[in-house]
Amino acid sequence: MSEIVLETRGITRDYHIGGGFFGKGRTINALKGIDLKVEKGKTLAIVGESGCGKSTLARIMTMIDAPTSGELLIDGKPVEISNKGVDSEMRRKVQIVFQNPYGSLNPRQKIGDVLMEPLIINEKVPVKERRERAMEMLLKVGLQAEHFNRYPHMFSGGQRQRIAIARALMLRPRLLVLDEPVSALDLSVQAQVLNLLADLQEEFGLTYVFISHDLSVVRYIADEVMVMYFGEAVEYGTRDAVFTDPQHEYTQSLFAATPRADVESIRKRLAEKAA
Ligand SMILES: Nc1ncnc2c1ncn2[C@@H]1O[C@H](COP(=O)(O)OP(=O)(O)OP(=O)(O)O)[C@@H](O)[C@H]1O
Repeated sequence: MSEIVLETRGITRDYHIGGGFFGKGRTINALKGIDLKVEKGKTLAIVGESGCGKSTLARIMTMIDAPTSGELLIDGKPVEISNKGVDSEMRRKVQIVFQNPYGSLNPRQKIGDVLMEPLIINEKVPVKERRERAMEMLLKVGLQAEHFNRYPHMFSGGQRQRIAIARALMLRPRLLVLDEPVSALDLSVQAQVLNLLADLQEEFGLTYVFISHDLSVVRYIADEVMVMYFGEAVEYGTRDAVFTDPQHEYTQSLFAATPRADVESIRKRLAEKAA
């Protein structure tokens, strides 16, 4: 029987902008009813251009932000946000890796400490075990024992992304949200990090939500694909179905490697239709 790790039911997120005390302002419907399910050990790729709502959805999945309406379920359990925030057990099940790990690594913190930190904050793990688990994870992501006492600036972009992945895995999550994790890397390094992600998924039975604008990466890594467009899922299905027989005009233009100008004109026409 399939095990659903992540599910969203009719998630919406509105942002109210502008408008002072008496002003009316404006509402942006950043997400308009997103339904999705991801099975254990599978990868859902979310594709779409800037502003379509990918990051908003990532923030909701990682419980950094709350939806305006709809429900998020992790391992079949609805996520509840109380006055104290989200239950810590629930929160640790989902971890995120960003495009630019350098921004989230403290330049004065040695890599060993970066990896041990989640264990100090979230678990009362004895020092010896903390070190062992951090060292083990360092090796798992393809780095070496001598890297334990080095600082972030001493690593390449690809190595830093390995460190960010290792840190995300320290609390043994069920789900990783990978937000453009290889977009800032050189092509050859991209392939190495994607292979690492595939190996870790296999070894730990991890479930991935992989946000990307790069279709060749998506074709390589995804089991299922969702294409987002102005806050809506306009396409959602298996990778092969979406790539070989896209249904929505926007996806068709995106996948057909249509010249950018044509994609723009289709985009404009659809926006006019929606208005
Ligand atoms: N905090 C906010 N306040 C107001 N509007 C917001 C806020 N965050 C996002 N938006 C708007 O919501 C929409 C979706 O934004 P979001 O950042 O989720 O898109 P995205 O697809 O992730 O884009 P990018 O790839 O550029 O990050 C956009 O119109 C954006 O301007």
